[in-house]
Amino acid sequence: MCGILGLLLHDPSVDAAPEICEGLALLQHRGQDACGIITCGPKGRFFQCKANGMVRDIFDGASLARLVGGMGVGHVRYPTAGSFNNAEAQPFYVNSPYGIVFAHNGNLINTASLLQFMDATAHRHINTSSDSELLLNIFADNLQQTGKFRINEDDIFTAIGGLMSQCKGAYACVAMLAGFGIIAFRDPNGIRPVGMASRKSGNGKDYLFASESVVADASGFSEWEDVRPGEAVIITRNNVSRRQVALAAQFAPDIFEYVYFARPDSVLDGVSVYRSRMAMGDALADEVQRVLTEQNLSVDVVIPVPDTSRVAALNLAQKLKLPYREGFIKNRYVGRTFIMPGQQMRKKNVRRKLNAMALEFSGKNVLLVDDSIVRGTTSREIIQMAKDVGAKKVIVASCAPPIRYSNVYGIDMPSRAELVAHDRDTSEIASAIGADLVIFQTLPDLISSVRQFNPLLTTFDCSVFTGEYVTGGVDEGYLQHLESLRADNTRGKLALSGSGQGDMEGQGRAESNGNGSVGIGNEVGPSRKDNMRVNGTQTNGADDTVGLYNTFNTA
Ligand SMILES: O=P(O)(O)OC[C@H]1O[C@H](OP(=O)(O)OP(=O)(O)O)[C@H](O)[C@@H]1O
Ligand SMILES: NC(=O)CC[C@H](N)C(=O)O
Ligand SMILES: [Mg+2]
Repeated sequence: MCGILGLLLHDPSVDAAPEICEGLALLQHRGQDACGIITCGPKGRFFQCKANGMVRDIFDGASLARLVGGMGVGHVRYPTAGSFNNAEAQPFYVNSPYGIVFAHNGNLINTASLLQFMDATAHRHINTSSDSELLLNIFADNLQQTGKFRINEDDIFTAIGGLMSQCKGAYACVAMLAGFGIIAFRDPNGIRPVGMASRKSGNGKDYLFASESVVADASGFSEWEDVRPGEAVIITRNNVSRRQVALAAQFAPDIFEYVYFARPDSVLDGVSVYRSRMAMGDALADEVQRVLTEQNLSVDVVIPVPDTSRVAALNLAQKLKLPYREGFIKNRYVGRTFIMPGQQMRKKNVRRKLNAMALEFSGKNVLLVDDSIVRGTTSREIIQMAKDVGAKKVIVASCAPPIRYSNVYGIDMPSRAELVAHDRDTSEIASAIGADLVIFQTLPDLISSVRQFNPLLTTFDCSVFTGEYVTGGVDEGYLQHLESLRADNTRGKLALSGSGQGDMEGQGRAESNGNGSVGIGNEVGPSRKDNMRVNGTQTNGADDTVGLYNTFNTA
């Protein structure tokens, strides 16, 4: 679940990078592994800074000062394809045609056939295991098909329409064409979010694309509007054009954005995330009441699992007229644990992040409220912590139903075996996490918690709860293949440096031979390397595609 951002300033002499950096910091909750910015300056030159790390680690005054130009694209990454290799940090760049920069949130599900197409038909070299680099090249290939020296908006819409008919899966994207403008588009099912906003500037306007509206609020942009499913928006210094470029499909935004991913102060597809979480708490209260009565149990106190569940837990406590206590204190310097790579790291960080106050637990029947129970990493640890400080009974309530199926659209839950609810009923889940009782929200209640704020949203992607995939094309064979590639202990997923082997779809491409010759399987093709002037921090050989401060000469 990455964060994407595009900014075009009316005054091209003002640099966009500092504001893009501020915006990326506001999207940090969507990806903590890597981040990057590419700007476009005079003569259509691109300037880039990207690497593994959080926004605050990668950008400072000096690095931002090198990012020249009044428009740019930014990205925060949470890997869901390929590896954690530096070389897969985004945005991506490709020089032909026209010079394109690209940032993607989501996941493609037909990468195997797209790679085949790249090799056999388009003759384009994909240098990493990232599906986003592949998507960029599909875009580039479609632009190439225009065969034009200079393109216009019509050509770009046609190219994105072509991409949408070729690519399956989830993709919200922001792109930039050298010296031309910024572009956003969203897959035909609108699974991942992206919206746009504007701000008056001199005698014109500045324009923003972002994954979430919180970026617009914080930067003084207004008139937030979601990019519609299957729509593309092109913004140049003179014009804003929007067009539906895909055939109509079922609009199905991912409901997990409301449960966990998005910031509560964002509004996605017309629904306040905050209000939807309040409604989740209200609905869950009824279910909790029902189960407690059925089991003849009582609760002394409601305790949220910081951070995300707080909003829902407070509503639940109010509705049940129970005391609400912040029994777990969160270390503000530890990030989100669910989106950290690797089970060991996640587990260690739950303990680092949360501390139980004996005062609030000792001798009580506590109801812990979390937004979701996925691998059960958080629940296992905090239940133990609650018991260690003297809780009598620990009951856990989850705002989301049991998560039993893989996510294939940009959340890193590819392996069913890692999910604590997979193949377990509610009482088995309770014993797996050490709880006295677990209570789940029902799916209809979750859906109505979101939908009541925008009845036009008739469907959501609920595949992690139901195993039904709105794009089609996800069968048992595909899921098993994905599991073999991306389970927690696989080679590709764990590659932290080096060549980023561990193919995206395990076929269609040779591994890196490291000899620097042109052709299949090179980590850095000479053409790309020759076009790059590296100013500042140099990277090692394997990661040459991602120097911290690279300047691409496109003129
Ligand atoms: O069952 P699990 O695999 O542990 O995943 C679910 C937990 O992870 C998330 O918290 P996280 O710490 O990532 O973020 P938060 O601080 O926003 O709640 C989520 O809010 C749950 O607490
Ligand atoms: N979470 C995401 O949106 C990830 C985007 C892309 N699939 C990657 O792994 O980089
Ligand atoms: Mg949490």
